[in-house]
Amino acid sequence: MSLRSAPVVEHHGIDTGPALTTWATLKRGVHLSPELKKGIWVTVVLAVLSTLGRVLVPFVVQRITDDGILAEGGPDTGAVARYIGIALVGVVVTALSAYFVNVRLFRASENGLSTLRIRAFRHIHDLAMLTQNSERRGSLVSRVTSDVDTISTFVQFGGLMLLVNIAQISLATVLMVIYSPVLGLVVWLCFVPLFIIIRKFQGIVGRAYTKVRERVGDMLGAISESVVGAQAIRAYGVEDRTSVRIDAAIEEHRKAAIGAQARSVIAFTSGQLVSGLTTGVVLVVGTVLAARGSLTLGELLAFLFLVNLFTQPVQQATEILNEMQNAVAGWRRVIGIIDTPADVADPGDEGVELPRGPITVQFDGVGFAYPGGEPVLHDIDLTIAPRSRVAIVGETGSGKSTLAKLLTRLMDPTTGRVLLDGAELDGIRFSSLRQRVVLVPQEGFLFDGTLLDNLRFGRPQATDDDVRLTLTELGLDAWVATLPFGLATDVGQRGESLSAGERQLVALARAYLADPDLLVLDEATSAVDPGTEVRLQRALDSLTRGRTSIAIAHRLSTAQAADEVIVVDAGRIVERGPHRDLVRQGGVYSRLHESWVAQQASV
Ligand SMILES: Nc1ncnc2c1ncn2[C@@H]1O[C@H](COP(=O)(O)OP(=O)(O)OP(=O)(O)O)[C@@H](O)[C@H]1O
Repeated sequence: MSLRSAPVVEHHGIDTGPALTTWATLKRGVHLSPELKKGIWVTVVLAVLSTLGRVLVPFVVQRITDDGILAEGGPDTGAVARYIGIALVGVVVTALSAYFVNVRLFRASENGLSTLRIRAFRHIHDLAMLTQNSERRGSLVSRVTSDVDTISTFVQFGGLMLLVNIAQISLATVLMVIYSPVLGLVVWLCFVPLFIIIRKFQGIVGRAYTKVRERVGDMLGAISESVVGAQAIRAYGVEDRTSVRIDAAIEEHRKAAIGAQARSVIAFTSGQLVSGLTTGVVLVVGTVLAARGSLTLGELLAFLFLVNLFTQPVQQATEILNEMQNAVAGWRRVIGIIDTPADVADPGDEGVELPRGPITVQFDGVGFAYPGGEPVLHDIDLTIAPRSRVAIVGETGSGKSTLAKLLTRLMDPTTGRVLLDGAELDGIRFSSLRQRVVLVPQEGFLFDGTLLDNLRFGRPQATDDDVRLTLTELGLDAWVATLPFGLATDVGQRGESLSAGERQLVALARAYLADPDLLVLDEATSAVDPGTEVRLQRALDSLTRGRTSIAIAHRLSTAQAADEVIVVDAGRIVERGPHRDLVRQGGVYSRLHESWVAQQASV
């Protein structure tokens, strides 16, 4: 088994989103994207200006009717023209303000959400491998992509519109009361039930959208797993089973999305219904008031415009509040990532820098259990002298890879300490640790690019000559010469254009270029052709010379060549010593040795 990260107990790891209230989520969200707040007051002023233009219309209509058309002594065209002029200016100011409001909002939201994406993405990288597994990765991607998108829709249109709408509702209320307190009261009485419904529905809609966001994550998780594992799926002919899983995830998402939409439509439709009814009631009561002479025709007309000015933002607000719940659900998930503590924290500047030179390794009462699982390592006490070549062997599942993960600080031990040159591992600065300790995993990850680019991952500042020298010293120059374009050969995605053995050669050369003082090697189990095997052995020899090296050995030759063999069984060190002594002892190692020999004989 390689240094894998799955399967991890499902409930460990990333938060599904903190249990923050809507308001707290919005506050935290804005705090995480400070660009959303930048210059907001200018935007608010412009937004109010754009609303004022709208409020001007009922006023102008009333004045044109009462002072212009119905003026004492016949229609007053001068007054009409004057008011039309005012309306025109109002319309132009409104349009210009609305334009600037939109541009500013787009800019602020795109800037703010890019910051949020980058922050969340960086944090995903900082999360220990324990928090991730292949399925959860898809869901993580959904958090930095589609969850952030839902926030952007709300931030671009909703957030500010909500403020503007509240301002418009307040302004319309004041004007209505000025024109006719009775009618103003009628309008508010009609709307009270709607406000109660909206408030109640906020929680329901919020929960429904949270479910949608989770389903989107599940769906992307299932899809990404099947894309990454496409080869294995085809090889085992399990396309049907995979499709069933994806179909089920899509179906779950469909149901959740329809459920959420249906609930939000209820709130919106209630708004429309109440608006229509209110206009009707105002018309009836207003006509009675006008007939009694307590309201002019112009005032009634203006009032009807004001009702519209009141109902329209209320309706829009119900829609925006739904959108807000959707955004809050997304925000919670992104905040969930950011708030997930990195299991393995970099001590940063507080940490120590390891001096150069071969490293002494020490395990001091180390125990480890994967989250939610039984302990897999028990009380490991071990000292490895500098410059020694150690091979760790043991049955599959005995805990070898776990030891290597602890040694390279991919995880921290549950109990005990790991020390390098006497310094506790968790007190060593990451930059120093990653420079001094290099892990060569079973399947070295190759990036899409040339062989040269991939080798340079070991030491980014290495020159072409450094890389060539490395290849010569490892005896790999002849192999590179056989490649179609030598060092410029493209390795393909994940190195698919190279064979498994060749990928191992690249991983070794990369480690050599990095020039570590402690090398941790998770030997590949895959068999390679004899030619590559010889190359691998030679390269390994040069790579481990003069440094402390710990290899998780799957090959007899590696164990034979080691200064010392450490045998792990069920999470404990049961034997240690040179290969020859252990074979003679007749314990766990000698049985393992017998099976290796038998295996070799059968090949
Ligand atoms: N990410 C993980 N989550 C939960 N349990 C794990 C995880 N990785 C390993 N384990 C468990 O820890 C134990 C030790 O695993 P480890 O990978 O260290 O064994 P190993 O000796 O390296 O095996 P192999 O030779 O097959 O690579 C096993 O029982 C395994 O099931």
